[in-house]
Amino acid sequence: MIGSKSGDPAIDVVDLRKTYREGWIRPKQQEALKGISLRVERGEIFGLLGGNGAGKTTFIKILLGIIRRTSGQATLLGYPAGDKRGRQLVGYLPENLRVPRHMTGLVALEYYGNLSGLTTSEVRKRRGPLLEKVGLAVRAKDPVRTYSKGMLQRLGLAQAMLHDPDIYILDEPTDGLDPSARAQVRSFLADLKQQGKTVFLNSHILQEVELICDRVAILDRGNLKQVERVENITSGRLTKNGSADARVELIVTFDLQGPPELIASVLASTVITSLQQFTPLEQRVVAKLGDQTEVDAIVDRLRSVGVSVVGLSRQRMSLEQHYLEIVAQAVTE
Ligand SMILES: Nc1ncnc2c1ncn2[C@@H]1O[C@H](COP(=O)(O)OP(=O)(O)OP(=O)(O)O)[C@@H](O)[C@H]1O
Repeated sequence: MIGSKSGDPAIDVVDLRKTYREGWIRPKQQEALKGISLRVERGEIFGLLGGNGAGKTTFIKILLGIIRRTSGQATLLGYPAGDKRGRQLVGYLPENLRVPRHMTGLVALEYYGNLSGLTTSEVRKRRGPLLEKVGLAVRAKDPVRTYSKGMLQRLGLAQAMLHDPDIYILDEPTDGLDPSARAQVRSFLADLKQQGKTVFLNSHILQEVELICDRVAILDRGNLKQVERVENITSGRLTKNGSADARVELIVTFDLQGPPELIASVLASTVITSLQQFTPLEQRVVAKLGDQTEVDAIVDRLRSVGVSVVGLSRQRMSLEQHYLEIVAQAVTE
């Protein structure tokens, strides 16, 4: 029988498809997920990235049983997606939490806590420290209608944490938060990871994802384009298509001293995977290279014609740069 065992992955999805149908007479079909397979291990902080309409919210809603999949399999902590037992182990922050506006922050937490199966007295014991943690304690007695967007988001995070779930599913967790609150959220998430919890989040703020997540998946118009460790992306140790014999991409900046025409002629005659820019005034070349042999070849050629290599540095690739490249590739495919 399917059930949650500690060895089960946090999320396991195989060939997941979702087609929305709109209208009765001539139904219009929208394929939101086109066969996604993805596994998230327990204890990971995992980011799902993708542009507007990529299918991120659809994916989350299927996992939580809010909507039905068209085909494929999806389990959450070993339970089929939507199963009540799995759902109780999830802390969910929806994209737009709709809190009844007349409630105060304190009452709203009772309401959400009761929905998660906690008694009112359990909620009352837990909510004080949580409201402190999210920085909402001073406004806890005010009605929610007087809250700013960031305060609502803080309340949303508190309700997701209330029942001490095993997995957190967070749709844009730092949306609407000011820079110090964002830093606080990053530190909560790091604490959760320390406690062995799993965090699965959606975000458009890639600088933040880069700081928070262990691995990311890139979705593009319903297709899964890549699943990779953030560290591999940012250190440039990325292997294309994940295959073992794939070339490693390095982005290298050369600071040179010599006549610009000479430098230009060397660059023109050297095999470079992709020359990103040559700034004659600064005598700086930024190139994307296949491996160290290509770096050595360029240095040798430059040195042989009397150009000095005064600086050589390997650039980190930002997650944002990488994401934009993957999405741009997908458009041309
Ligand atoms: N209820 C619905 N009926 C019909 N189509 C829908 C419905 N919900 C979503 N879609 C479509 O499915 C696709 C995926 O939408 P989804 O909301 O999952 O994207 P998303 O990645 O979360 O986008 P965003 O970043 O803009 O929130 C889009 O083309 C969207 O128009």
